[in-house]
Amino acid sequence: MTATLSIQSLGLAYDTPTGRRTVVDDLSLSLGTGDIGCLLGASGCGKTTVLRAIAGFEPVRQGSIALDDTLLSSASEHLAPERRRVGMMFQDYALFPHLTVAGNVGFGLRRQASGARAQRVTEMLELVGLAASADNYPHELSGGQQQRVALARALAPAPDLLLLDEPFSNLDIDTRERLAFEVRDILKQTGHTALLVTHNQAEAFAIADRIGVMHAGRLAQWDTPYNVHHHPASALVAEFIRPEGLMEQRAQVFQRGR
Ligand SMILES: Nc1ncnc2c1ncn2[C@@H]1O[C@H](COP(=O)(O)OP(=O)(O)OP(=O)(O)O)[C@@H](O)[C@H]1O
Repeated sequence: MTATLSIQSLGLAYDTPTGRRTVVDDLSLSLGTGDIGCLLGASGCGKTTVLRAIAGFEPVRQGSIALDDTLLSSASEHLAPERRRVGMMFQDYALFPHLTVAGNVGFGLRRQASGARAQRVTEMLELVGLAASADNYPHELSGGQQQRVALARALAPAPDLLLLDEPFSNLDIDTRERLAFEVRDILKQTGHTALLVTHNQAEAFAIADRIGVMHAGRLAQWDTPYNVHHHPASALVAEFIRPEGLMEQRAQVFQRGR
């Protein structure tokens, strides 16, 4: 149902016309069962590439990725994406416009008997507070509601790990902060292990049990939000987690109520 993620000395690279380009180097982290981790870093530092490798869409050049005792990827092994029990949620919702909300949530459950599927869809829509919108189409919902449908869809097959790539970045500032807290509550309720990618510090601190600060393909620190904030591992992390910027963002978040 949910698992521990272990990444050891991960190396990822793209083959380009001018040769192989390493974009993630010697990255190690462990995320406990039911914990929410967040990779934070500037654009281009390799966050999305890490998520894609965990999902099985990028080959691993060095090191390994495992969920509990199951090896997902290494330089010599590659479990097919559909066999990984990893759910994904992206910034652009990616809902099917021609399917109702219920149809979207049930999409990944097509192999289940219709009764069980309908029950799971109802459960998931209740979880995200959208039971009343089951028969609506995506375009009839707000951006925040659409993202909650996307979350329900990602959680419906009960993945061992949920990956979220900038899930709030298309939303206005009020909605994104509220939704960050809501998503945290939902994930804590279901006990899912989740890894989120963002470049927004307030979001990272609102949602995560563990924060990883990435810089140029490397993990500069992987620690609790408290330690990243109070005990940055290097000048680079301290500079990135600027207290003024962060406090300002957090003040806004807390004003809106946690
Ligand atoms: N298919 C690709 N081929 C070659 N290089 C790529 C490819 N995809 C990404 N890159 C490069 O790899 C590096 C890491 O990209 P990645 O998308 O992982 O960064 P990111 O931290 O998620 O950035 P952003 O926050 O902008 O999404 C970037 O320099 C990017 O240009």
